[in-house]
This record gives sequence, C-alpha cells and structure tokens, in this order.
Amino acid sequence: MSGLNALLSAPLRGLLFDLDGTLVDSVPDLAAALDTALESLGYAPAGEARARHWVGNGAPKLAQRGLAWALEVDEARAPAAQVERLLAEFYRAYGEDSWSRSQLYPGVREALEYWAAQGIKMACVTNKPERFTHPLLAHFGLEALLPVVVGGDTLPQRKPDPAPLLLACERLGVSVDSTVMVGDSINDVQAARACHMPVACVSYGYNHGSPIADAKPDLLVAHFSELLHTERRNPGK
Ligand SMILES: O=C(O)COP(=O)(O)O
Ligand SMILES: [Mg+2]
Repeated sequence: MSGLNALLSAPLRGLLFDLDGTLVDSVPDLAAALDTALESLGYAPAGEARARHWVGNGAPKLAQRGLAWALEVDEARAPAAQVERLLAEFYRAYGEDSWSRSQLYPGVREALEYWAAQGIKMACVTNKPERFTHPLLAHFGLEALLPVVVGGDTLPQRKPDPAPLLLACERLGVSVDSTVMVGDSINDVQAARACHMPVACVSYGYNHGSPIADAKPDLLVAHFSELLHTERRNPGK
C-alpha cells in the first residue's frame, strides 16, 4: 500500500486542498495586484519573484511584507496604517482581476474528477479571502468539485491554526481520521499536524523560498497526478 490511503488507519473519505501553490499557480495575479497597489502609493513594484516568497499567510501578510520591502524595514516594523492602505489598494486591484495570469497546475482537474467519482468529499481550505476564492475556483470550473470553501477570513483563525481544517471536515461531514490535507507550505503542514491529520505536499508550490521537504510532510509529490496514481494503484482500502 502507498499513497494517500497509506497515511490513514481509516478508509479515505475526505480531502482538503490548499489553493495557492497547490491547485493554482496564482502568484502572477497576486504579484500584479501587489505591484499596482505599491505603485499607487508611490513605491516601486516588487515583481513576481519576490511576491512568490511572500504568499502563503493571507493578503494582510502579503501587504505587510510588500510594504516592509518597499520601506526596507523588518516585517514587524511596517507601519500598520500604511499596511492597511496598501491592503485596500491590493484588494481593489485583485478584485478586478484575480485569474487572467493564473494557471491550474497540470493534472489537478483530472484528479479531482476522479476522487469526486469515487465519492470522496472535497474542500478548499485557503488563506485567501473567501470573496476572491470563489471567482478563482469558478474561473477554473472547480466550484462543483470543491463545494466547501474555508477562506482566510471565514474564521478569526487561519492556517497554521487547525480551526479552518476542522470546520471543513465538519461541513463535509467527514471525520479528521479519514481525511488528508494536501498543500504546499509549512502553514498547511502545521495546521494538519495540530489536528493530527495526515498531510501530503506538492513540491512545486510556494513555501517562502524553503524546500517544503524540510517541514517533513507525510507524503511529498512533484506532480499533482502522483497523488492520484498512488490511489489508482491501491483502490478500495
Ligand atoms: O493567500 C495566501 O497567502 C495563500 O493562500 P493558500 O492558503 O491557498 O496557499
Ligand atoms: Mg498554498
């Protein structure tokens, strides 16, 4: 036995998916909106390569990191009022276009369709605010496959807190011990660990510039379809 089933002592019933860096390469649009926001406040654009390292802890953190870079100060020293202004500009720009440069990673749709046909319950658990998550999922035709969405502002807590994962399980009607988290960052690993849920990671996503292998996920794959292939080789557990 290998793959997702090998991570569980109960049969696989639920899958929780991170969005940015796991299902969708969304940094090009996040970076474009951040640059528009920075420029509107008179700062230089940060560019996609930097933004790639700043994504993962939600939009307020992205704005804080962008401003800290622009002001050449430590993250914690970015003035809160200016972060709020930058965040408002970011929301405006990202609300206008959160999808045109983003791409679904290869193999994602096929895998989700396979699991849906197997009756596996699936949710998206992201730190992206909910109002930006729904249009992005709709744009890629994933809304019906991921009927439950827990965003970065659905609860007061976001990943790495386990609360969003627990809420997703509750809404799906699956138990934690029959569910696997699939993500790309240390936030996904820590959130899953905190509720004793196994976690599989993709190595192609965003993890603040560090290899996600360092976070020791239970399973690490280089391509989304590897998660599926292991299931197909091990049906019916
Ligand atoms: O919005 C972010 O910072 C990251 O979102 P994610 O949780 O889908 O990776
Ligand atoms: Mg992610």
